[in-house]
Amino acid sequence: MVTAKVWVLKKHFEGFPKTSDFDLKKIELPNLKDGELLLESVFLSVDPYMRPYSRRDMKEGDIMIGTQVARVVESKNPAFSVGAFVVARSGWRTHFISDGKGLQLLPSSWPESLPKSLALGTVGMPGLTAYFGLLEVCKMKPGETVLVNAAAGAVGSVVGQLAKIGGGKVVGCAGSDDKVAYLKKIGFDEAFNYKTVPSLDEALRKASPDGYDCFFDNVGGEFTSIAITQMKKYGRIAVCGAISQYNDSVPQKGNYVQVPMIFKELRMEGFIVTRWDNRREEGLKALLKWVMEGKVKCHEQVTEGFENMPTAFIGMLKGENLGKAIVKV
Ligand SMILES: NC(=O)C1=CN([C@@H]2O[C@H](COP(=O)(O)OP(=O)(O)OC[C@H]3O[C@@H](n4cnc5c(N)ncnc54)[C@H](OP(=O)(O)O)[C@@H]3O)[C@@H](O)[C@H]2O)C=CC1
Ligand SMILES: CCCCCCCCC/C=C/C=O
Repeated sequence: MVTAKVWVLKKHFEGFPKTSDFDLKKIELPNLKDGELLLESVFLSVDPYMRPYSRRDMKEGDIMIGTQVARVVESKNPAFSVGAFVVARSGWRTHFISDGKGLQLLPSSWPESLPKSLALGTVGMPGLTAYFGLLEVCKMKPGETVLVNAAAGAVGSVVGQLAKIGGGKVVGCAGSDDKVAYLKKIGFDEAFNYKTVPSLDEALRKASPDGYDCFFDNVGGEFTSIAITQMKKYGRIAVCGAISQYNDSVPQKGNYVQVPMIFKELRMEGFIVTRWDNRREEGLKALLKWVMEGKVKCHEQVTEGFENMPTAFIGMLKGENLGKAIVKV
């Protein structure tokens, strides 16, 4: 008999999540039936979407939603052998039983030298978000200037590096000087700390006096209201995330987007990465290749210990992560 530890949403978040909103519980797992397998989580992901999706998809008492890299420890399913690694969407659990549906085996070409946790970051959902957002929503072309915010995070850091591979100029904004130094190290042309610049409007203008062809928006809110005025004619805005708004109890009011959109003839499109699930293999293959060639660099903020899941999640929402926020069990 295996005992799994799980994190439960005790109370729906109000404003910024608190550790007291979560409960750690133990669950006895039954013996395996034919066709089932037992898995243990090795790395778990904490992501911004968990904040808005918890309100939309969960009720109090549910196990927190989320994705992990897990190892098969026992199998009565011929498609999964013991010792294999998969990406699963099984929530915040140390162990779980699956019938195999929805499990994604790590690509067979996954190099031994590459940390498997990258399957939750650069070579996983966040990397795919950057890839399809830039390729299909921004439709970036060589020579264009791309603006990305939350640039030192899981999605943003890949957006900037892919834009460089695609022959663009990249401007990144992030919330600390260390993050800005990292962006310059990984090839961003311009980067600044949006928390310390005297004027965001001026900093954006200085970084690209001619304006921006593409804006990969991870933040929303006031940042967007300011950045939209500096788009070039026919610019494209990929509305990827709105993390500056996820913890608001009262919706923010800001400048309205219609006037700059009309006069600059902009295209602004929201998207969710799962739109391209049918092209997942293509995206992962490209990302894995660029990582192995050293063209895309990865950084992870690893928190040790399953008991620290809520702290890691809250820390990521506060901006404590450089690169992908991961929990190692
Ligand atoms: N549409 C889709 O399919 C997907 C969308 N997303 C979205 O992409 C965005 C980035 O996700 P991800 O890369 O995983 O997360 P990150 O690794 O970038 O972590 C979140 C970062 O957001 C920044 N941040 C937090 N609060 C604020 C704020 N009030 N204003 C500005 N920045 C803030 C912090 O960086 P800093 O120190 O720079 O402030 C923090 O480190 C999120 O909005 C997320 O919801 C992610 C995956 C898929
Ligand atoms: C329970 C795991 C669901 C994983 C779905 C991933 C889609 C993320 C879309 C993100 C949107 C905004 O952050």
